[in-house]
Amino acid sequence: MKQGGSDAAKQAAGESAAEAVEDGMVVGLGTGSTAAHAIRAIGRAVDAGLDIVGVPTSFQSRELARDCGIPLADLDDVSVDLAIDGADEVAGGDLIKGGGAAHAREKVVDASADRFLVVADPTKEADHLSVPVPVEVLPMARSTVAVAVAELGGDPELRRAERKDGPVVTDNGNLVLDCDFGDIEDPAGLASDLSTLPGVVEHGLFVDMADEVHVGTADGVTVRELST
Ligand SMILES: O=C[C@H](O)[C@H](O)[C@H](O)COP(=O)(O)O
Repeated sequence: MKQGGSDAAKQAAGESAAEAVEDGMVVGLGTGSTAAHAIRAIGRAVDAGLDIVGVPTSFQSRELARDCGIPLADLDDVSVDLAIDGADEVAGGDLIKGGGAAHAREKVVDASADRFLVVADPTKEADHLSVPVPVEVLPMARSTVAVAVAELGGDPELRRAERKDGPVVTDNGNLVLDCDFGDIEDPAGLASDLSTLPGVVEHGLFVDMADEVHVGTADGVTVRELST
């Protein structure tokens, strides 16, 4: 995964997207270090009187939002006006997400939003998607999915935990295969192929879902509007 961006660039992007949040909105709260800056900025606005409700996309974003005093709800009770989320790679309007293994819940929340803003630093931008695609799988299906991914031309690797022996276990109790497909020429086709594999809970290809990409640098932010 690309983790090279500066924190100042991530902060600029997160705070830029947070400016789109308006009184009365239901806001999807993304996961990761860039989305965290947006959550903190929204928290400061809530402190100052902004009346919004957040829908978290992970344990991490829920915990941070609670720390920031943002009232929370789930999708049984509200519908999302605006979602703000990070990405591991951005090529045109397509993304790879799931560096933090949160992509299944993120996709549900981001896809349900009226508007979806992506926040990123310049290291995430690319001409073609090419970082490994995180694929969340039912634990009992990890071997069958790995074989099927190889048949699709991918090289799957079980994601290992860093401060625990064994695999990363997602917020949903599943495992993650990071699947290297090299340069992805047809993201929509690959997304569709991965979605049909039995045992795949969700993959990290977000094709044509974003409405805007906010790319921060230490000197400012570029906002790219996408036609979806
Ligand atoms: O699972 C994690 C998410 O998809 C993150 O939004 C993505 O990994 C980007 O995270 P960061 O902003 O920390 O690079």
